[in-house]
Amino acid sequence: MHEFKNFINGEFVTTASGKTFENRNPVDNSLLGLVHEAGQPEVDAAVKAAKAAMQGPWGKMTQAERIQLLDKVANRINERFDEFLDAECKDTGKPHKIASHIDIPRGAANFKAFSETLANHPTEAFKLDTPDGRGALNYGHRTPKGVIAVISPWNLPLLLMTWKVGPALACGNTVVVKPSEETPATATLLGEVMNECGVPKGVYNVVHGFGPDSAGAFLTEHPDVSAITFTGETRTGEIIMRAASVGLRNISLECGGKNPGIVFADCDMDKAIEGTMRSAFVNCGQVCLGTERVYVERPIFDEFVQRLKEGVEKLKLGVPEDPEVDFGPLVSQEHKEKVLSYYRLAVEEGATVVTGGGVPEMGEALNAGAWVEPTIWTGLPDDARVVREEVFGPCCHIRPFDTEEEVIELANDTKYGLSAAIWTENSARASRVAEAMEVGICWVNSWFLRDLRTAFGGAKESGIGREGGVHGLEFYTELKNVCIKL
Ligand SMILES: NC(=O)C1=CN([C@@H]2O[C@H](COP(=O)(O)OP(=O)(O)OC[C@H]3O[C@@H](n4cnc5c(N)ncnc54)[C@H](O)[C@@H]3O)[C@@H](O)[C@H]2O)C=CC1
Ligand SMILES: O=C(O)/C=C/C=C(\O)C(=O)O
Repeated sequence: MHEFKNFINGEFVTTASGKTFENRNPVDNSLLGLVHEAGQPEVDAAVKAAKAAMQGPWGKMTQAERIQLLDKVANRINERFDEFLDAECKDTGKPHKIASHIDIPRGAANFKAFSETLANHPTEAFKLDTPDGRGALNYGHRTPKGVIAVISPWNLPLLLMTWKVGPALACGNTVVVKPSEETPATATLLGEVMNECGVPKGVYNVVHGFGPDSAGAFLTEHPDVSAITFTGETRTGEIIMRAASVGLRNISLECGGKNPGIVFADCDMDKAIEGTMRSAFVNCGQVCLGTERVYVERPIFDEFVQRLKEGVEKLKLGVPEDPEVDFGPLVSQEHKEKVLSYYRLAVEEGATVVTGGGVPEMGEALNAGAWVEPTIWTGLPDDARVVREEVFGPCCHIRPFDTEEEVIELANDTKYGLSAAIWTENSARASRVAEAMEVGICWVNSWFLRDLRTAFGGAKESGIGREGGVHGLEFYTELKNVCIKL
């Protein structure tokens, strides 16, 4: 039986309580292994190790030395690519075809991208005039914040965890990671890579467990944690924000979304269909940036619905290892129940089910897995819960619109504000509508096209703060102004 241990101060460790929980493969619900659940003693040990590492060789390294070491980590992930791929796909059920193009390459790239920003970022400086005529020189000096708690979700486990760990370490901090209880594997494997690359003990730590009354809460409430970065559900973000208020610790929260896709009649239809197929259904719809509300200009509405339906019905469902498969199961039985409850609710709320809406027949070997059908609805009122709440599954509702003003109002009529995708060949309209979107990220004629130097985060209830490029630098460092009287 495989065991997923905590990684504390460079060692893989079990726990004082001996408590474990099961990790299951969502493809067929088979048991993958047992995860050692960190209690307060293990979280204390991890934070203590992380704090001590700031005073050791890590704290004395130059920025260039740290960047070199993180480059080695990125290269080692690539050398062990197949192991990371296998671990990620077993934990999540996602197809190799997806994870080999998105999750694992980005997991490695996250250790390189920020280093370049850091190496090329100038220091702010101001010369101040003084009455004696000699002046004073002000300059900004950045120091690491200290121990950063990284709380990450299950949908893109390695990608989203390293998106935070990469910049945190590049800036000279140390980290304690609490990966999702659903997906412990790649964070654990990364511990091996850190040791292989010679990253000093205590710089990267992993504690496994749940949220409330478990590793997540123990970590975010720990007084020696200097800042907390989190990706996950908005309600969890609120709890973490409360924990962070004690001791005035900084937070970065990237939370849920109910993202609109807006398709104008002057779009390139092939691009709009291909993009919406990805934005609604890739990763089984479990992407916070995904499109769950699609607004299509009335003259092309019927054609769009028909073509998206045809695209969905061509998706190949199956096991991760099959290179032809583009669609896997949801992450867990629990999440399957949540998504299916929305499928039932959509019908109760009056939806027309264009395609899907149920559980696919996968055959005896796989039927116990967390499979659901990719689903399209039309005909729901704007106040339907399915149109307003984040489902986080492979589904979208499509609604016609008549004017630009109307669709801007519809798209913004949500408590969330993470992303939007606009499909039009009219560039003036594209920028006008993009600027009117109340979101953190707006794509035009694309989706999930990521430049890691750009700001990433959400507006409204989709989050607080921005990471990526220089924005990450703001979060992961303390900026001191030095004023020298000349
Ligand atoms: N990227 C995103 O925006 C994601 C959104 N979700 C949404 O959230 C829903 C629930 O999924 P969950 O995995 O349960 O999300 P969640 O927000 O509960 O979990 C995310 C992470 O936070 C941790 N956590 C939970 N409660 C905590 C607490 N009180 N203190 C500290 N850490 C805590 C979890 O253990 C996990 O590591 C999904 O159905 C989906 O709608 C889920 C995953 C990712
Ligand atoms: O590209 C990224 O950094 C992040 C992408 C996706 C999410 O944040 C998410 O699904 O949670």
